[in-house]
Amino acid sequence: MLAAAGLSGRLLVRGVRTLPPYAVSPPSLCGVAYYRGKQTPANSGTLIPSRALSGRQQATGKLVRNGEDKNAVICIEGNIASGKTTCLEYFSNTSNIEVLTEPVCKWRNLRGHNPLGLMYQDPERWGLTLQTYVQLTMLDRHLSTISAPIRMIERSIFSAKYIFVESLFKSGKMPEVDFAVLSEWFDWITANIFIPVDLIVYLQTSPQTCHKRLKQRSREEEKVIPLEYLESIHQLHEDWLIRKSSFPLPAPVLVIPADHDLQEMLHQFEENRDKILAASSL
Ligand SMILES: Nc1ncnc2c1ncn2[C@@H]1O[C@H](COP(=O)(O)OP(=O)(O)O)[C@@H](O)[C@H]1O
Ligand SMILES: O=c1ccn([C@H]2C[C@H](O)[C@@H](COP(=O)(O)O)O2)c(=O)[nH]1
Repeated sequence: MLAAAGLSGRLLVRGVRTLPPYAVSPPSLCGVAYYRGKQTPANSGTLIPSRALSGRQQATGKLVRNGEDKNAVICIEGNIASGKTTCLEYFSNTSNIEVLTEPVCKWRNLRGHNPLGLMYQDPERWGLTLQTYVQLTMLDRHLSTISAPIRMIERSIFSAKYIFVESLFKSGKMPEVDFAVLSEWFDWITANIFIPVDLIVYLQTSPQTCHKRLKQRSREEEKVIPLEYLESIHQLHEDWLIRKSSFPLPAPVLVIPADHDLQEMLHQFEENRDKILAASSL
């Protein structure tokens, strides 16, 4: 199954629909990581069975990337258009940090199909399709080979499940059987593959701020998003990362209020630099 999903050769397991005009986006920035302004290919590494690894999450018996457990992993979480990409861009010039943006361009152009656009047009039909692909591409973000000691990822395989799959299901837009399939996949992945996270940075915004920024960004697929959707995504983030009442946290959470204007946000990122980089010494 994993081979079919595009990870073949990397796991050493010992243990035609008419598309809307915006259907295909340029794949220009897909599959790349940024390391001090340079682009490096983000390849999946080799997975081997773990020995007894210390700290972080329990890894014994899980597949681990060859030589992994050395990188510190920081995930930038937040609502849609909260400023995550802007944050990653800011830190992309820092030596030692390799940033991996969310592979949205892949979600907009999968062999000429646009699973993101399809999902927004008809979530009941295409939610499973999109989220299956999101899960695969986010797993790749966690496992890809990087050269820097710190990996900074936009979102995570965890928020894909705990926020977006959960939202589709809870709102009645995902059939129970689709939710069950995605949940089985997620449970298998997290039970069998070591996915370390050292710090979550939560860019906390009001849904109204995101709505404003979303409209300003004007991504074609997202024009159908109402404020109510951003409110529900906000509540799911708050339950997970602030109230800690919904799903397990893979790492401690650093909250950065992010309703401020751009200049103030850049200042906030700088102010929090040491706390963020401290993840590498955990
Ligand atoms: N602090 C800010 N104030 C105003 N606009 C912002 C701010 N941060 C980001 N933006 C703009 O808002 C939009 C969404 O930001 P982006 O970083 O792409 O968010 P995300 O990656 O979370 O979706 C972009 O058009 C970006 O230029
Ligand atoms: O699991 C996921 C993750 C993201 N999405 C959607 C939400 C947005 O429309 C885009 C990502 O945008 P950001 O601007 O980076 O927040 O993808 C999803 O549906 N499912």
